[in-house]
Amino acid sequence: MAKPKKVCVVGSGNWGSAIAKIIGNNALDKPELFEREVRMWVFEEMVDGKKLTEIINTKHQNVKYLPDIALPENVVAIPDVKDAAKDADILVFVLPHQFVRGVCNQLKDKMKEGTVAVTLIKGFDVAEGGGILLISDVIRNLLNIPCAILMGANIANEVAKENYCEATVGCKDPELGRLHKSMFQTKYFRIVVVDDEETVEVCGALKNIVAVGAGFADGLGYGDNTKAAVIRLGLMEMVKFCEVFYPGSQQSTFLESCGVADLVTTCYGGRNRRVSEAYVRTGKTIEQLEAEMLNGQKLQGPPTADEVNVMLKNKKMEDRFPLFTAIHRICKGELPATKFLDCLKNHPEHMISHK
Ligand SMILES: NC(=O)c1ccc[n+]([C@@H]2O[C@H](COP(=O)([O-])OP(=O)(O)OC[C@H]3O[C@@H](n4cnc5c(N)ncnc54)[C@H](O)[C@@H]3O)[C@@H](O)[C@H]2O)c1
Ligand SMILES: O=P(O)(O)OC[C@H](O)CO
Repeated sequence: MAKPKKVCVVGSGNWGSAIAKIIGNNALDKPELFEREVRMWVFEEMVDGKKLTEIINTKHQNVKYLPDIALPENVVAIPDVKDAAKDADILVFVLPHQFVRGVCNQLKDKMKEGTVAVTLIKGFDVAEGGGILLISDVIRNLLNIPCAILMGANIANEVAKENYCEATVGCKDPELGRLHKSMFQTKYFRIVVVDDEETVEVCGALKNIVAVGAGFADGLGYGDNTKAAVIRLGLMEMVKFCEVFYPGSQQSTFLESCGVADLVTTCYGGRNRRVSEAYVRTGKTIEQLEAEMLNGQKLQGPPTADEVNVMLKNKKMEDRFPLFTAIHRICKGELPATKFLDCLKNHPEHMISHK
């Protein structure tokens, strides 16, 4: 029988802490599969004069990023990522996408034979030459280990309260897919494993751009019908993006939690939506609002819109993705938010007479 796996959660923000709670409890419930101690790498900072790692290890709560939620005592916060990941069998990457390359560089050549990863990170990396890379590819390339993906309609605070929801694991290897399912699944967090890894990940990244558009529609004072149009046109562009850049992508994946469900929850309940609404209403910059409204949490939508736009511009394909392009230009202040509706009205989807 295989030895129980040592798990390290790389990240401890809002979602990182919520997923550490799930994995910690599963490690307690399944000692035959997982080692009791689950390490969680914490980007160290001072909170009320104390180190966040010390607060987490004594209070068993991440008071800054997931307050009022008890973490199991076997989740141990560690400030050095190399110490946290040492000897790990499974690395669960869950940090804002802008930091993943720096963190992986610290772990390069340090992983033992047989280590595997799962990424919960929504976003892209910019490739040399102006394309985009999947975050799972950054992890695979830098650490030379396999990497599966978990995405879904998972607002962290709701998952942490144990409200029922679903998630999708993208994993081509069936045996690893089963292992990941047993690490993540609980009575209230239900997992479906599919082999369409790329679509699962691309959906998770792109829905954050659409959520920014939903926030603009709210900020402009339009109602739910307009938001539904943003969601529909956003979904059409997500599907087209996969067809063009990730051929082989399966339509059925869009019907999993990582697709339509995540799009809906983010466009109603997410941080990207909330800050983007405030951007239209206040005229402050996104960076200013992120700092004022999120207490250290990070937005993924505006930087993802930027990363996607670099590629679309390079390939002269901005006009094929007008919603993504307009959202990016509004974030950058290149287009007034009031022009957002023109983008919806003139969307190429409406120019086709019959399908
Ligand atoms: N929060 C959610 O509801 C949710 C749900 C599903 C997926 N996600 C995705 O999970 C990923 C992580 O999100 P989150 O909510 O856990 O993070 P978060 O938005 O709470 O981000 C804050 C985290 O970033 C860390 N950080 C700050 N500066 C850093 C640096 N220079 N280097 C490394 N880390 C630094 C902070 O210490 C903190 O742990 C994102 O890609 C997000 O899209 C989030
Ligand atoms: O709060 P957001 O906008 O980063 O979205 C959170 C999650 O991705 C929802 O699944």
